[in-house]
Amino acid sequence: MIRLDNISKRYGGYQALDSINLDVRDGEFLALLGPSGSGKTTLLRIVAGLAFPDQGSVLFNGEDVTDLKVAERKVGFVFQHYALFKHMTVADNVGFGLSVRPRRARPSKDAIRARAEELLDLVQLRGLGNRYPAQLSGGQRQRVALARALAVEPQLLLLDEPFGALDAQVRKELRRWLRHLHDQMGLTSIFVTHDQEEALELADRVVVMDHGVIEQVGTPEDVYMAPRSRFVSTFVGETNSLPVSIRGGQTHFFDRHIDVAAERVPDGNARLDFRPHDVVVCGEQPGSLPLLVTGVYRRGGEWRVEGELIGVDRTIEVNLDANQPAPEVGKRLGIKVKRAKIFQLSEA
Ligand SMILES: Nc1ncnc2c1ncn2[C@@H]1O[C@H](COP(=O)(O)OP(=O)(O)OP(=O)(O)O)[C@@H](O)[C@H]1O
Repeated sequence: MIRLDNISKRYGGYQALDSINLDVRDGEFLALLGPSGSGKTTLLRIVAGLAFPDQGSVLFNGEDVTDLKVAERKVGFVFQHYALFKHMTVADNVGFGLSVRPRRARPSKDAIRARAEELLDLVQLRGLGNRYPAQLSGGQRQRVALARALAVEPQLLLLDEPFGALDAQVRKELRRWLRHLHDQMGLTSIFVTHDQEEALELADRVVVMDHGVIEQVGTPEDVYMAPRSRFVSTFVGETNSLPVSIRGGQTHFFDRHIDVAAERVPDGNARLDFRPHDVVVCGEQPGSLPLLVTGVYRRGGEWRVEGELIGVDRTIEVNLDANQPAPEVGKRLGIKVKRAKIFQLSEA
């Protein structure tokens, strides 16, 4: 449905986006995920028609819309700071996009009011049309903003951290509800977030960005389980990262051999990345990492264990089954890495 073809954008000397290529499928819920300043908002604004690329084109259903302005693109958007109009009632806010249409395309006042009521129903705010934004909670306001975005029947819904300012519980509820709404209405949506949990939970596909480039595009499962770069591995999900050297398909951490196969990795320095839950505890046997426990916390059904790798100045965090007794602080454990990614740094 949407094709971004070789999009670049500079601000002064700063390359905010660098040759971005991306296809968004009809009906897809896509997350743009990356740290602050990675270019997510800039890319979303270019899709919306609120900003224009220096190079490259934006296609909607095969049609070049690169130079079309926002009003000509049939997109709805919800931004964290795109506040509601304070002096307008909730219903007038929702109907705003329809009421500013040119006279010929503008529905009657009654029809706009009826549409606003329908949308308020949809976002579960029935009966609140006569209130003013100040009389609503933060979560309710964001739902009004969403209803306002949907009023113009957009082909495409763009959301920039729409729930960023809300507390964790409300945020979680609203995002699930948003996903449901997206499916129910058959929308295509692009969602900007720097919260990886949000991206992994909501999206059909996640676009991981850093420094104006796309690092990886894939399903949540892909980017979590098969990160293509060290950046993705450390940014998406929690990761322990240790400096290792590879010799003849064997992995060495300082002078210790550890039991992680590296058959296809050339000799040289590398990083060994593994998730806190991808370990098992064993005795301090050859091939394991010797760990001195420095902290233990409960996290749902698991113990989060922090520890120092003995003999080297490195700490790691691992998850252990909380059905087992918690390891004591000061105890030594052997840690076997069950699953890891090795990223080559330099050849020997
Ligand atoms: N109008 C502008 N003028 C100058 N620089 C800008 C402008 N808009 C964005 N930038 C710069 O471009 C880079 C990308 O910004 P962008 O807002 O797209 O990042 P982001 O990934 O959305 O970050 P955040 O999560 O903090 O919103 C940043 O370094 C930012 O300072």
